[in-house]
Amino acid sequence: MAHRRTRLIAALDTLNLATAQQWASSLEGAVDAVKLGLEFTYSCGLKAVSDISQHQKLFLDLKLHDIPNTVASGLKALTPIKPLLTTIHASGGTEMIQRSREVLEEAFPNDLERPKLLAVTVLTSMNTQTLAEIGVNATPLQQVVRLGRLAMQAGADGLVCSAHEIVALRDALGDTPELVVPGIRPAGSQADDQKRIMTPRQAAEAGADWIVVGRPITRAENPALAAQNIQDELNAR
Ligand SMILES: O=C(O)c1cc(=O)[nH]c(=O)n1[C@@H]1O[C@H](COP(=O)(O)O)[C@@H](O)[C@H]1O
Repeated sequence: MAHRRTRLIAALDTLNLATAQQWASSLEGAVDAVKLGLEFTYSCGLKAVSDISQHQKLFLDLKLHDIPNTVASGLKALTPIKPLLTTIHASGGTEMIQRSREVLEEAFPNDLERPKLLAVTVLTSMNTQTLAEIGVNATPLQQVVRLGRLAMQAGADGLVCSAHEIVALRDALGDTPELVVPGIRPAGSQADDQKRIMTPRQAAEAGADWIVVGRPITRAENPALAAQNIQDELNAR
């Protein structure tokens, strides 16, 4: 496995504007990007998202999943925020992903400025049982590789997956997909609602481009120190 630098994204999951601003400023320099998702965006609005992105690289994680026209239009509305990374659900299918890519290409003629389109494969809170509940009779590994292949063929730049699937995705799809990996838990921290977890170091060794860490950082007494400890773990390998 080629040695790649694995970068750290802190998920700033809160409904509270002041809390997110405080985390964002205290984490400047300690993380490579911040992620704002459904709870912050619905609660505080896109202007607040945009303000935080003035100071930090932004992963705007809204996991769009709807008919192709609605997802493409929704993404178009988000383009003024110019995130570095943004998410749709791979299970929306080929046309939804193709239309998403097209809309981003139209909005960003300079490809270097175009937000990278990430397709979420199987949520890290799911396992074989919860996939069966929704009628998917496959293991998470099988389903991630299946959706990952579909999404990359349709025009995604990368995939969101758990660390357990990185090696299989690299075998199937090579180095091209940008692999963004949540479900990360430093040794000794609680899993919460995550089911497919690994430590920062294990995810880095498997070949993650980015790891996404929320509560192990934001719940810490000193979030910047928690982030720095994770960076040290990533750099120590
Ligand atoms: O797209 C994501 O970022 C994502 C996908 C996934 O499969 N699992 C997952 O946990 N996430 C996000 O990653 C973050 C993980 O947070 P913690 O479990 O607190 O580390 C949350 O903001 C989730 O929304």
